[in-house]
Amino acid sequence: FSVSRSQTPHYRVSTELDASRARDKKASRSTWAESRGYGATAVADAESGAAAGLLTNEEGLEYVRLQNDSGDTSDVYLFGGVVTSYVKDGQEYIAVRPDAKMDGSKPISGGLSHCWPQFGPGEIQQHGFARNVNWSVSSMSDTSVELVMAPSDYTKEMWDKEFLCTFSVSLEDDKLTTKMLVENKGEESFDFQAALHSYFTISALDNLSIAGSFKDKEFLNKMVGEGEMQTEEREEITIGEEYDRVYMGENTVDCMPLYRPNETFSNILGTRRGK
Ligand SMILES: O=P(O)(O)OC[C@H]1O[C@@H](O)[C@H](O)[C@@H](O)[C@@H]1O
Repeated sequence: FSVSRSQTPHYRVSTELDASRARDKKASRSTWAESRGYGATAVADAESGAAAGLLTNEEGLEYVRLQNDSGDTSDVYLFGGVVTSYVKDGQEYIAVRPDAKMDGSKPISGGLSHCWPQFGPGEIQQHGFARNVNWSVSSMSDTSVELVMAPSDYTKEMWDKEFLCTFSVSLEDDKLTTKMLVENKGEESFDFQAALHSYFTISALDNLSIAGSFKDKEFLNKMVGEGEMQTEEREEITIGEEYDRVYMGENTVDCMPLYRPNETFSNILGTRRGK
């Protein structure tokens, strides 16, 4: 790991924390930074008010907050390597389910979470394992972070391949860019699927339509029985009832019900089965 002076990570302790908790957190952050070669000075004093850098949520999970000169921000959790927030001009674009566990006890449900090395259903668990493990920070600045995930005993038990995944998130002036690089570090070729299971905020379902080459495409409708293959007749998808579908073909889209922050779960998800 390396970090240049201009890439110095900072952190901010929330004002609700009392002084002793703040001291404990700073000590733990220093240990984390030093163990990764950032050096003790990499951890900004809590008083500095620095917004970007490595932070810890109230439940102990680490995340990197990016911030640009306009004040736009994005949060990227190391657990699962998941982007949980992108705020531009004060507007949040990414949603996290209200019932998501943010303490590492289960994968974060929401954000731009990884489905890797498979979407599923398939040979290994649904959505793969990338969202179940801690990614490592390989480099970071105020506006970008690069995370890596390498095989472990846990991943090898499910999928015994030599790989290195690099996920980069970059907060630009007008957009947030993510890139996933998968390297084969072994001798044998392997197949994989990669997707970001993306949850976006919307103003209302009535305002939403999903454009793409959907007409005549086959899709798995998970709301019918155990799942039924059907054919789409529309050019554009609108959602007037609960949807849980996987479209096949070039324009593969997994349509999840979406909700607004602050609206109750049941308002939008209705009678979502099993949830
Ligand atoms: O694991 P998460 O983020 O809660 O997502 C679960 C959803 O993932 C989708 O891919 C499935 O089609 C849904 O059936 C399922 O509910």
